[in-house]
Amino acid sequence: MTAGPVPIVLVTGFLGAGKTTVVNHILAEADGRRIAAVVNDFGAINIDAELVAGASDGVVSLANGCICCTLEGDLLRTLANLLRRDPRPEAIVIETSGVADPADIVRNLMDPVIWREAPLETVLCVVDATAAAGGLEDPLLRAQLRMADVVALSKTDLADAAGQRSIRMALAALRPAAVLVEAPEGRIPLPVVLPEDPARPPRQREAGPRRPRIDRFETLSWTAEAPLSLPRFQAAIGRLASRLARAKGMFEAVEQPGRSFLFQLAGGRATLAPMTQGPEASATGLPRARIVFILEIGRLSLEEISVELGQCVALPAGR
Ligand SMILES: Nc1nc2c(ncn2[C@@H]2O[C@H](COP(=O)(O)OP(=O)(O)OP(=O)(O)O)[C@@H](O)[C@H]2O)c(=O)[nH]1
Repeated sequence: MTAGPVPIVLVTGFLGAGKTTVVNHILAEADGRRIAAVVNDFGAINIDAELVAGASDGVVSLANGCICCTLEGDLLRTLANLLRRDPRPEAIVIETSGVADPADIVRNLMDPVIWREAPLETVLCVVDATAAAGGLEDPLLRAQLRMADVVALSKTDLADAAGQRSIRMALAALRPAAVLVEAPEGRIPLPVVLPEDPARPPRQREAGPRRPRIDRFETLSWTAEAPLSLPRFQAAIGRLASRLARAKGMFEAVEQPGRSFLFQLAGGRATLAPMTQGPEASATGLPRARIVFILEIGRLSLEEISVELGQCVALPAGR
């Protein structure tokens, strides 16, 4: 059994900022270290857990709620279970959902028993470099930045130089105490988030008083037991996109049998890519199409989404 503390890295950031991409990079760079990942998706279907690959010590999925509130007990139980493993993980990475206020999670992690065994080493906030500097006014993103020791600027490959300069200046003014690093495609330097010397005492931190929760976002999940038409799906998403904060999912396509596609809508950009890994849904018992939508409460109903996406489902032959 590994003696000594197991450092925790808490990854926060706005919806679609690039948290899963960063977590995957940390796991890929683990270089033989046993790193466990805990992945929280706000929706009923945990798409992120399917997308986190390569956690040598396993991925624990916490779905259908937020570990900053409804699932806070589940997080503490999960950590206790991970710490009972033999051998223990050498580090734990926790990916929060994009709607989480990390202050509440930090407060829970400061529980004396957890803190002694698994001190919170780094709060990493991922910020989309293509977001306008004005987007940093968002109160949820502000709350996430307020807790950050490290700010990772994602999507720098997509941002122009002037935009990057202004967002860097705005971040430095908002959170001067944080280390600011670039992380294109999640490529964050590992020593910035995980110490070389695990015996180093953890930083002192303050979670501050508990703030009232404001329910601002909701999540709607849509599934189908049949493949979808690619062009119809693209057209349907085009009609829904302006009312969505985030969407992601996997589906099989009528046009390319036997192949699954990964759909992502983040920061107003939609992408659709063939999946290179993982078994077909039919082999795992998962629905053949599973999409999660996150939106400001009341912007769309599940009925509206179902009508749009229902038109994309391939009808059985002969109908
Ligand atoms: N071009 C580019 N795309 C990126 C980068 N980082 C993330 N993405 C893309 O942005 C989208 C969202 O990335 P994720 O890593 O899933 O974001 P997230 O913060 O985990 O999303 P939620 O958990 O849903 O809030 C995906 O399509 C990623 O491939 C980057 O540095 N460059």
